Amino acid sequence: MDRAAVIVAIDGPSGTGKSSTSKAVAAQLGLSYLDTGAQYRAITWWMVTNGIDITDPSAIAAVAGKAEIVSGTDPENPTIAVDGTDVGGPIRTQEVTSKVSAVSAVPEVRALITGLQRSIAASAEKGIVVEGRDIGTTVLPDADLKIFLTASPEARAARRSGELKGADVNATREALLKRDAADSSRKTSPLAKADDAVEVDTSELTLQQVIECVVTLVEEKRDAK
Ligand SMILES: Nc1ncnc2c1ncn2[C@@H]1O[C@H](COP(=O)(O)OP(=O)(O)OP(=O)(O)O)[C@@H](O)[C@H]1O
Ligand SMILES: Nc1ccn([C@H]2C[C@H](O)[C@@H](COP(=O)(O)O)O2)c(=O)n1
Repeated sequence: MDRAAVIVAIDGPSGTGKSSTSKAVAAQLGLSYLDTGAQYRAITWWMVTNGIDITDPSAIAAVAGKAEIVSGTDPENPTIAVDGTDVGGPIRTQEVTSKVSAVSAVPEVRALITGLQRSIAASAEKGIVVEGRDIGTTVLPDADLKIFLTASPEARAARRSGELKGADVNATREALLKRDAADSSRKTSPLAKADDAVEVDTSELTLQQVIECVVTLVEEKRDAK
């Protein structure tokens, strides 16, 4: 018997494990996967590449519709392209990371990307795990399951510094907190936990434990549908 499609929203601050957890859960359960942070990074990359003044929200708003962003939703091989160019590497540079909060705070950018996210979720036949900052609150408020991942700034900085090989942990921690503060304080659709989200503090959990916890929660929801 075919199982009903299940929609899972996973939100939380930077470095809490959203991408690693979401990809693994989607792969294990045969669901699609959408990294919405990659979409905001892709439009930021386009703005930078096209010389748009990212300190000017009206300049960003005026051209936001020109970038064609395409997300591949296979959890084993998620992809992101802008105007036909694979930008999976370039969107992870320090320059894009430092500018993405400003670009993603512009309401016109959020309206365009939110529309894209909803249409991708609606066309996922078996269901989808969508990760970001405002998925449970704004993009998919009717999601079957909402998870809000947290972790201490120290745990998150240690994880990121490990990834960035030799990066200073204190500087990494400050950069993470600065981006969280910008993402949480913007007017339109800030980073926030939905009232009906399950909060999971991952500070003391291994990635495998977090994955198992979320898989169990999804299976319970799916069985109840
Ligand atoms: N529970 C965990 N224990 C240890 N390391 C973890 C855990 N969860 C994730 N990690 C590691 O932490 C790093 C950040 O994880 P990930 O990219 O999934 O976080 P994120 O919330 O998606 O971050 P961002 O929002 O900045 O993209 C990765 O190197 C990942 O392997
Ligand atoms: N739903 C989302 C997802 C991401 N953003 C913005 C804010 C983040 O700092 C940035 C990059 O996300 P990451 O790749 O670190 O997950 O994108 C957002 O505003 N809303």
